[in-house]
Amino acid sequence: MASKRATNGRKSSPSKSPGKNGAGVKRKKEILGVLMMSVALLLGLSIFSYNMADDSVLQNYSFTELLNLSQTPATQITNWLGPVGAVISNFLVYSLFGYTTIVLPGLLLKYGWLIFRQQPLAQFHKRAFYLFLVMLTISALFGWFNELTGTPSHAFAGVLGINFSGFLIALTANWGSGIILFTALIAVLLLILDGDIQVTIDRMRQAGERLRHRLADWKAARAEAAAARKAAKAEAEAEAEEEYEEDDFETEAEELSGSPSPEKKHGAAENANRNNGATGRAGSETQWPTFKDEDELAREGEHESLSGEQDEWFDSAETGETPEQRRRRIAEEERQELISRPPRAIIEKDPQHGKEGKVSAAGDQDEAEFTIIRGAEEEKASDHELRKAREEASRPRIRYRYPDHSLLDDAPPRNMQVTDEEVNQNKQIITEKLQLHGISILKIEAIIGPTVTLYELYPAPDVKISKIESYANDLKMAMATHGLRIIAPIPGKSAVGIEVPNRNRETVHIKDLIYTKKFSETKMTLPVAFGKTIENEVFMLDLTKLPHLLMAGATGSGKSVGINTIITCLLFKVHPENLKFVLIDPKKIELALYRNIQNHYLATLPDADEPIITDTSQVQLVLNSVCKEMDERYELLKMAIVRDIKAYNQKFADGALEEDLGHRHLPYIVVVIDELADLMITAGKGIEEPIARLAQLARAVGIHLVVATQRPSVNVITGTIKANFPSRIAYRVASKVDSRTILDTMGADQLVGKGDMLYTGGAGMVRVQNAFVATEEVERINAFIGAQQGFGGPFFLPRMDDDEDNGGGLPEKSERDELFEDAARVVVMHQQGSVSLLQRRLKLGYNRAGRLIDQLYAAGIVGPYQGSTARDVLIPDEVTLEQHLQDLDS
Ligand SMILES: Nc1ncnc2c1ncn2[C@@H]1O[C@H](COP(=O)(O)OP(=O)(O)OP(=O)(O)O)[C@@H](O)[C@H]1O
Repeated sequence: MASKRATNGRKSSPSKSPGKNGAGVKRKKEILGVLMMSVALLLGLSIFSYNMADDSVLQNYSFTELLNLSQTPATQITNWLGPVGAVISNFLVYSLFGYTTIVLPGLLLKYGWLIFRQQPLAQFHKRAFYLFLVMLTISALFGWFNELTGTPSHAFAGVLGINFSGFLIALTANWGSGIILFTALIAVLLLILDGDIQVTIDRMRQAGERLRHRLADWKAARAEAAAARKAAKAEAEAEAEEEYEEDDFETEAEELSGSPSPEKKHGAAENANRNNGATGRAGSETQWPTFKDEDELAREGEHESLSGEQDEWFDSAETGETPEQRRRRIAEEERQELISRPPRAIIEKDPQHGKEGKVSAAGDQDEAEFTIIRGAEEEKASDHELRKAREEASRPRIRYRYPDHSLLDDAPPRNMQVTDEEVNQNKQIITEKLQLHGISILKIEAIIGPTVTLYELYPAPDVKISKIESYANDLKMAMATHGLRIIAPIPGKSAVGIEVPNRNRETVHIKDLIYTKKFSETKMTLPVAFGKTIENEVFMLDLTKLPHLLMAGATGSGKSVGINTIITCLLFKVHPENLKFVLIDPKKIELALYRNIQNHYLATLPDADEPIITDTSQVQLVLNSVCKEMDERYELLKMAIVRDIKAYNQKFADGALEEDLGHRHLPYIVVVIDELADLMITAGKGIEEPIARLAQLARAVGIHLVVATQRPSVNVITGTIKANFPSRIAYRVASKVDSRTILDTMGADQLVGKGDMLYTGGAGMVRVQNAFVATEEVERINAFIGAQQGFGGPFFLPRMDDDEDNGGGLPEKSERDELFEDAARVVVMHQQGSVSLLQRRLKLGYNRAGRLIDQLYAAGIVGPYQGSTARDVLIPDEVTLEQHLQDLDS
């Protein structure tokens, strides 16, 4: 049987590099790397210890003389590397660019390191070039200074630096050349910092912004502290004044009543006590009596009323009005305030201050307390922040630029789509209807989302929630709107939720999700920002955690846009080295746009005509091939003794796994099926089985499924499929039955379409407005990626041999692998039909061992494929095997 396994697209495939040869090249590279680093170190040392005095010694003596010269101070070479070092540094420092020539050994060191670590060199070329320019401009600047001051110093500028600056000065005079050199230096340094001058400008702007904010914060804090000090001082003064006034008033009151105030009397008594000394008893006789007679009480009343008027009198003295006038003025002000206050104070949530920005306004005494909540906008992020948080490929084989914000359309400014009037009206209808049935509601909270507004009703303690639910239809009629959904009770709350579609819906644009801090800073492996929740929060999930997704919705409900949202999010966040899509599109047009990125992100069968699978007859083959990829990955994980793809890739990146044994970097694979119904009808079990197998097992090896259908009926979403897809999205469906098929409950039939969706991850449900990504945006992103270098072809899934499906025959003896019989003996001896066993025992690569197992299967020596467990061995012992092999040949 000829080799049919695919190797294209898997650059690390071992089949092309027989063990020793591969190891030889690797060793040679390591030796070359070490050599380069040592030379760099020597050059660096000679430059570092360069001494101009050595130059004159070199000029006076020939090199052989130097070696035999007696070492007097006048003839002594001070370079750390002796005469050789002096000659080298004389050339590098004096004749070239002065001390800045140190850049050259630096570059040599870096290249040596890259070669030693077997990493691609191309990535470093640009930076090396910039560093070279830095060296040139700095040495020319030294030359320029030297020319200006007339004291040439070759140690700093070198002959070339001085000549270059001299040439520039001759062309543009002193100032012109100075400006040119300084500008060139700044530009090159900026380029080195970020490799992209725009990024540097962004970064500087952000730094400026941060500085400005800090300054403003500091100023505000200072002003606040000053105000607090002032207020404290004013308070202290006011207190002192009050005490003084009280004293004055008490004197006045005393004069009026003809007797001292209690405190004064008490003070007097104390004084008397102190004065009387030992004659305490006499003192005690003068103490204030405990009980007061009626006259005294009357006088105290007078005192209080005087004291109340006293404040007014002081205020009125300031404003120049009588106490009566002042009282009237205050009453009028309060009345005006009441009249002009809006019935419901509504403030939009302030993004600076957390998620809850609600303001409640109390209604009339007998009305329920009413609060309107508008979700705050998520904090925005820039391209730069998105770039910073991306996990780059550990050993990228291609140069790649991620798509940026210019490829996405700006969302129009967010104006208030839902007015307070609309919310108040709806609330009025709901409360009136419930009041008619004698249901009293204590509190209502209206949370305004992009598509619907959720009214959370908190009924009085004696009202049963089921009672409200029973009036659901009444409410629907009263609201006269389609898409009203009642949640009774809201999980975790003693409230009933009523979702009412907004008159004007808000489109959630994908740019508003991707360029948020939440998305850009996420540490999720395959993050997907689906859309926004009712609270205006970005609804984001990690595809690796789902781990597979089932999407259903009637035609036109937004499934294809939903799939584009998923793919777009991943394209903005994950490097093509780490992610591949298998796109299955029986509708033939929905996913065609992604053809452009086939060399970057698509995975397909090696001999497929099209990178996107549209032919239903091919789908089964592709899914089986993905299953085979899954099994191969399990073998690799087993060999590497790791549990999941993340640990495996890490181990591979650390160089702990031999490529010669078939180990390779494993990208995540996302299989997208846009329309399952057609496939299930044409292929039934043939499709259901691989889907179910992948859904059950593929998570750990980084394969995830996204399956969509517009026909959520039980013969499409079968029990087997449903059981293996706990994460499901329902867009608007035609009937309650369809809703139950996808969500196990009603609700999806009440959605309003155009991306309005319900997500369930097994427990609970979230209503989300799916983000909108226009076809033009998808086109732009694909064109941008497609124009880049790429991998030279799609990632190839393992080829499915025809005979693998139909149990085809064993190739002729001459066509069999020469190790066929050895392999047979190994598996029979160990009674274990596994690829990794052959790899270990026969020192083979993965592909060859895999082919051998296929041939052993065709020869009836091992049993069929059993997923992650080894194949059964059908021959019990070696004697029987020898007989079997003879029979095969005859
Ligand atoms: N998230 C969304 N925001 C705004 N409009 C949307 C959204 N999703 C879909 N739409 C609108 O609905 C239309 C139909 O969407 P889409 O093509 O995704 O539906 P579908 O469910 O894939 O339909 P079909 O199954 O027939 O292909 C889109 O052209 C768009 O105008």
